[in-house]
Amino acid sequence: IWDTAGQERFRSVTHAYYRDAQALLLLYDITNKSSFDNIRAWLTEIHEYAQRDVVIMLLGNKADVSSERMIRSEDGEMLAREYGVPFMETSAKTGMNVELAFLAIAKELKYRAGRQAHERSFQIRDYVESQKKRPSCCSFL
Ligand SMILES: Nc1nc2c(ncn2[C@@H]2O[C@H](COP(=O)(O)OP(=O)(O)OP(=O)(O)O)[C@@H](O)[C@H]2O)c(=O)[nH]1
Repeated sequence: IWDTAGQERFRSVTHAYYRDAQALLLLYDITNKSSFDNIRAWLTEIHEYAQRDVVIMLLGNKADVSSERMIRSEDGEMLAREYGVPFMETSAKTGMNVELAFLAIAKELKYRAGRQAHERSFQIRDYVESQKKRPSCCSFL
């Protein structure tokens, strides 16, 4: 697992990190609009440099900081739908959906590696939708 630098000025270096990656987690910060706006640029770039069949997941992180939220969950969902990628909000602080993000990707890659003709297909987006937790607006963490 590589954690690449998100800033624009490192962009030329990051290609080398994800060029051969099997999966990419794209994170934005729900309290920072520019991080959300940057996701489109990342998706365009990934399209150009990453493996054609790379598994992509969009994550809206810092879901625990509801008081400073700038990006609605629905906006993340809409962007994810537009690009056909699974989406959920996460919190590195509370751990919400963190394990699920990695588990869903692992399941997708495992499914692809061992796919048999008769096997029922695994749909990562359906799996994520059925398993993900949604941040509650008013609970104290
Ligand atoms: N409350 C809260 N803070 C977080 C969360 N995730 C990260 N942070 C904080 O946000 C700040 C930035 O986190 P980083 O992990 O350095 O962010 P990054 O995007 O990897 O930054 P670069 O390495 O510069 O690309 C740190 O102070 C973290 O403690 C989260 O889910 N909730």
